[in-house]
Amino acid sequence: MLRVAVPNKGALSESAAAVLAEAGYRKRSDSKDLTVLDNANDVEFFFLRPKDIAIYVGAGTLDLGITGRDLARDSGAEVDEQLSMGFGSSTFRYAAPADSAWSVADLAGKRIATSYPNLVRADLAARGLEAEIIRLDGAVEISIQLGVADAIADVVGSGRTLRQHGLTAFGESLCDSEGVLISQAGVEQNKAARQFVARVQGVVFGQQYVMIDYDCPRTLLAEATKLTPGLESPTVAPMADPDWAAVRAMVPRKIHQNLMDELSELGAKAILATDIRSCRF
Ligand SMILES: Nc1ncnc2c1ncn2[C@@H]1O[C@H](COP(=O)(O)OP(=O)(O)OP(=O)(O)O)[C@@H](O)[C@H]1O
Ligand SMILES: O=P(O)(O)OC[C@H]1O[C@H](OP(=O)(O)OP(=O)(O)O)[C@H](O)[C@@H]1O
Ligand SMILES: [Mg+2]
Repeated sequence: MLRVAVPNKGALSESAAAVLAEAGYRKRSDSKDLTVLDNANDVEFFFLRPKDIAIYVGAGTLDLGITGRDLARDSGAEVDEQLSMGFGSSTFRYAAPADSAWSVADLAGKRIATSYPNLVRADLAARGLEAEIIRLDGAVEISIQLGVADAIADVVGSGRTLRQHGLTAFGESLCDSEGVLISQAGVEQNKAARQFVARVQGVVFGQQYVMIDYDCPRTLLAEATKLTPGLESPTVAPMADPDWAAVRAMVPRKIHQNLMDELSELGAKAILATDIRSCRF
């Protein structure tokens, strides 16, 4: 039976659960459950702290796991990324009080509070800087105001938490992160694991696209299909009226409204967008 780790709480847990449910796997019925046995799919799910997931997967105790790239890197576990999950994207930045106008070199000799000590240690070492790392579990943004640190290194999503605490990020991102599906490094995936990855990928990929259908005068087909080239090539089917064709193509969700405007301007009719719940390629 395939053994898969899923975040039990925090920023990644809801999105991870939603993707797995859409992929047809059994949901947990209680948010306190630590395991779910999905006999129908021959998978056992383990609900673990996102920070610990790469450790289990890196050790080979569990076959696959969903976690954040930043957490996996900080854990030092040896894992491979099988798939980006399409949620939980963040950067990992140094930050200090907005009036300090620091650059990374100013961190030398300072106290830096963080929940990701290994990520920070590695970055400082690569820059040849020495600083004191204050390891905190969370709510790191408040540590400067409480006097235990001079700067922080933390996850930045919208940037709202930094702003709320009068902090400004500086320097490059130490890690551009997102939710990822990981496996033990260098281990070839068996059939069950490959099937799991393909199913999840089908949902994640489906969420990033929509299916566009429209009716198009044949005289405009070349121009219209340039706008909607599809992944391989758009499907063009004859209609009862020989002057018209029906076109179907996948387009990136982010730009589908713009494309629909453009198709409409061009002269296409009955332009429809539909969600793709899952796919395989
Ligand atoms: N505001 C956010 N926007 C985007 N991604 C985020 C955000 N906060 C955390 N993450 C991502 O979620 C993962 C960390 O999850 P989370 O913060 O839930 O873990 P935790 O801090 O260990 O748990 P908790 O916050 O429940 O104590 C990291 O990969 C991080 O990049
Ligand atoms: O840029 P923002 O969108 O404001 O998000 C960033 C904040 O979100 C996370 O905190 P979380 O809610 O996980 O709490 P924690 O600090 O206790 O981990 C992260 O550690 C930052 O504090
Ligand atoms: Mg957190």
